[in-house]
Amino acid sequence: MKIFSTENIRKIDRVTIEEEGVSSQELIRRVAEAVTSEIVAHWSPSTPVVIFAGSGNNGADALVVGRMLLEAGFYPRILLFNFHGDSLSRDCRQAKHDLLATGYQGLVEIIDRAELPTLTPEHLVVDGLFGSGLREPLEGGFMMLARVISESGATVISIDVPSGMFGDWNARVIGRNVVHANLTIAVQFPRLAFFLSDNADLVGRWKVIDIGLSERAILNTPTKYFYVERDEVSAVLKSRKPFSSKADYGHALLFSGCYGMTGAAVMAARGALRSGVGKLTVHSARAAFPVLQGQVPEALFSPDRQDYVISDMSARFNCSAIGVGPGIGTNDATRGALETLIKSYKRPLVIDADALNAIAQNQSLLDHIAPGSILTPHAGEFDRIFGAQTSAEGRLLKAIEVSHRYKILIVLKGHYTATVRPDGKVFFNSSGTPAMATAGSGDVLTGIITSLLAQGYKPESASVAGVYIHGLAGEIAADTHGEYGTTGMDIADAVGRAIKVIME
Ligand SMILES: NC(=O)C1=CN([C@@H]2O[C@H](COP(=O)(O)OP(=O)(O)OC[C@H]3O[C@@H](n4cnc5c(N)ncnc54)[C@H](OP(=O)(O)O)[C@@H]3O)[C@@H](O)[C@H]2O)[C@H](O)CC1
Ligand SMILES: [K+]
Repeated sequence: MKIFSTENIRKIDRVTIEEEGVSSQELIRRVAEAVTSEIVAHWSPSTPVVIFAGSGNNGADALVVGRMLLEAGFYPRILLFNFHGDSLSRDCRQAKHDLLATGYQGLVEIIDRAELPTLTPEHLVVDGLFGSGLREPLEGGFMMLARVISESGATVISIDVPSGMFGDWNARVIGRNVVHANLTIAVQFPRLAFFLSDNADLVGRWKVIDIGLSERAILNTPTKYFYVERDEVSAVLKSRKPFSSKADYGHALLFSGCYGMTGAAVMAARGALRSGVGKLTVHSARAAFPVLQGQVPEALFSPDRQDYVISDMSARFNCSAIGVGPGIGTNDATRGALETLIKSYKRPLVIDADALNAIAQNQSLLDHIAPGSILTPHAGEFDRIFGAQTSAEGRLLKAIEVSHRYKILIVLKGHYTATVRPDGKVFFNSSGTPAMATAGSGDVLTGIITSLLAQGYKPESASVAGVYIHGLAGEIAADTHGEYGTTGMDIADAVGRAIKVIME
């Protein structure tokens, strides 16, 4: 699914109204209907509801919600901000007119001074103050109102975006001055801001409502941001050919594990095998031999000269992709071997965990990484390489910059893992569960991406599809083992089932 900028949403909105003959009032009605259904489905008419309506079309949405709630037997209190008595947009004016035409007596129109109702945790607030028309961060009375709403303990449903938050970038916004929603109901598209952890407390849970904006305009409007769902991944994954052998599905090589961290190699190997690679070799410290051969008998074992660490990454066989990092440790000999690998290997590598930490200690290696390589850092690993970031927004912008500069893909792991490509495109992942916040989970991802790369998938699709598969495997594992009980190995073992579900 495309994630559009606020500016492009306005354009798509305009095309829909001008070319498809749908009126803006009809679009507002569709928004209001979806918001009202949500309320009617979860709250009873006796709930004390307070609706805050601004002077633009976000306010128009809110006023129509008010009218529809009245029809459903609720009796909401509605506050409309209409400074000087003449600031309403055309559609907001119409919505006010239609509301008053029902005989409703509860409208409080705020023309100069605001008398705000007392809000309690029992209240349900509908926040229709500001949507995509927000010009500046909130100040003065609106800033105070946002704080009052957020601090009241009331349940808040925000229409389109939480008021005071921009849909795109929010570096200038202070979270405390934004309405904190429990649920944000976005019009037609999710917003970039929803995917950045900085805004998690503002957006709350979110849903998208389809109001039928022009499909042609959606298709023809370019964007750099995407939300990856199952359909997009199933379109990428190829079915296996009937007359094929393991030779058709690549040979992956993992440099992984050392004494004390052999499990990382096991999980990466399991992830690779469960995602369809034809052949897998794991090069690891000699001491890893019994564990790897016992736990992953399908993989070939390539022993290092050293017993406890990897000291040599020159073994290449005829491998079609290499993944490096899980459980390799930070030993000097291993770091030296990694430097040689990075400087000599001309095809895309998958680089994770301690391999990322080694790059953090020798940043000149970034100039040598083969174009198309995939780095899979979590926020801490990313910051160690590219500098400390104070916000998720800053980190994403930095990732976009360095991905372009070094021609590498960055899989920034988090709640919505973001895959950033050198062309500036960013893919936010939709699958996953907090159950995956467990040791070994990242090793499995490295295995999956390396496996897909070895099978001939381009780095762009291996990374995005790999992240989705990994998240879905986590969900499947958590179905059985629960949020607390899911282990890295459970995730690895669910990878095959995840791919099956995607391809069905
Ligand atoms: N996406 C769609 O296709 C549809 C969206 N809908 C809804 O419409 C809003 C956007 O409506 P719009 O009228 O463009 O803008 P807003 O309602 O968000 O706000 C505009 C008013 O707010 C004033 N404003 C802006 N910033 C500030 C500020 N920092 N402090 C005080 N006041 C501010 C602004 O004042 P101006 O001086 O700039 O005029 C306006 O009065 C969208 O979010 C959806 O909810 C439709 O319902 C259907 C189609
Ligand atoms: K809003």
